[in-house]
Amino acid sequence: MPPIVSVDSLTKTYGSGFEALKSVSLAIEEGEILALLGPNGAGKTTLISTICGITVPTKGRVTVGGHDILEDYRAARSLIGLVPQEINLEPFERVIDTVRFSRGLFGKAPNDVELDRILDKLSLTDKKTSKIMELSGGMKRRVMIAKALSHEPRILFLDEPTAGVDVELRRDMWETVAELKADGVTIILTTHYIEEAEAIADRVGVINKGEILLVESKAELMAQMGQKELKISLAEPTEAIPYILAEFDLRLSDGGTCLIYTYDRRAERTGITKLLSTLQQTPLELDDIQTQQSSLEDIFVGLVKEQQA
Ligand SMILES: Nc1ncnc2c1ncn2[C@@H]1O[C@H](COP(=O)(O)OP(=O)(O)OP(=O)(O)O)[C@@H](O)[C@H]1O
Repeated sequence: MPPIVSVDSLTKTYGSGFEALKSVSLAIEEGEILALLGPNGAGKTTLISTICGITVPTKGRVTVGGHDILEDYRAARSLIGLVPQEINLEPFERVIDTVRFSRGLFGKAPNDVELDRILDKLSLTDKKTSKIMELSGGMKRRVMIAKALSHEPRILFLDEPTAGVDVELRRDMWETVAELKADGVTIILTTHYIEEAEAIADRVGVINKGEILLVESKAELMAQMGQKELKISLAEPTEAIPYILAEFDLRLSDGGTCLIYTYDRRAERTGITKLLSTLQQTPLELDDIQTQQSSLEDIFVGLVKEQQA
């Protein structure tokens, strides 16, 4: 199946001369949840705005459902729901009215049955006729999603859906996103919370300084995270790893004073017991042992650092 969103060599240089996107290419598959992870100013919002046709690219092309976002804007945009970072609701308006209004903007015929379904999905049924000013922050965020879904788009963009939100509301939002995915909606969200990407994404894209550094399935990243290291400090430095230890995945570091053993933490047998008992048969004397785990955070920080170097 062709990707539902295809971004090809997208460059955005703002009027100030600042290059916010540098030849970004990305294919988004129908039905997936893609998290775009990046620090402040990485270009996440610029990327989303360009895909949604709000920001005009300097170079490159975006198609949504096969429609060019510039040449065939209406067809492309009708497939997209966008929840911006800032909540911009009218305090005196009622929930149902603002959602109806959003649907109308897309030229869709009124359909309160569909809107009721959306409100129900977002646990807003009992707030249907409430004024926006009477809602909590979390409810307002859900109204923003209801508005974005009102014209029945196939793709939903969420720009920092949980920025500044407490842990409980964040989990609520994750559940909502999972339910929307189950409904068949393709979801692209931006975040700088690594745990958010870990919790809900099928794929994670890391973006920094206008460049996509990596797009990988979460399972693949988790497999990398599954690697754990055992750091064995030696009392005396050694020049080489004794032959008897050849069967273990070991490397020497810190000028020969440290042996690093890499193993899969999910494996039934990590081999640590055997390694330590084999170690006793060598002249090496053990001083200290530590374990450390590579996390998505390490991978992310490592990538961003590498780019800065
Ligand atoms: N209209 C504009 N004119 C000039 N520069 C801009 C404009 N909009 C954004 N930028 C710059 O482009 C860069 C990327 O901004 P963008 O908002 O896309 O980042 P972001 O990854 O979404 O950041 P955040 O996580 O802080 O929202 C920033 O350096 C920003 O200052």
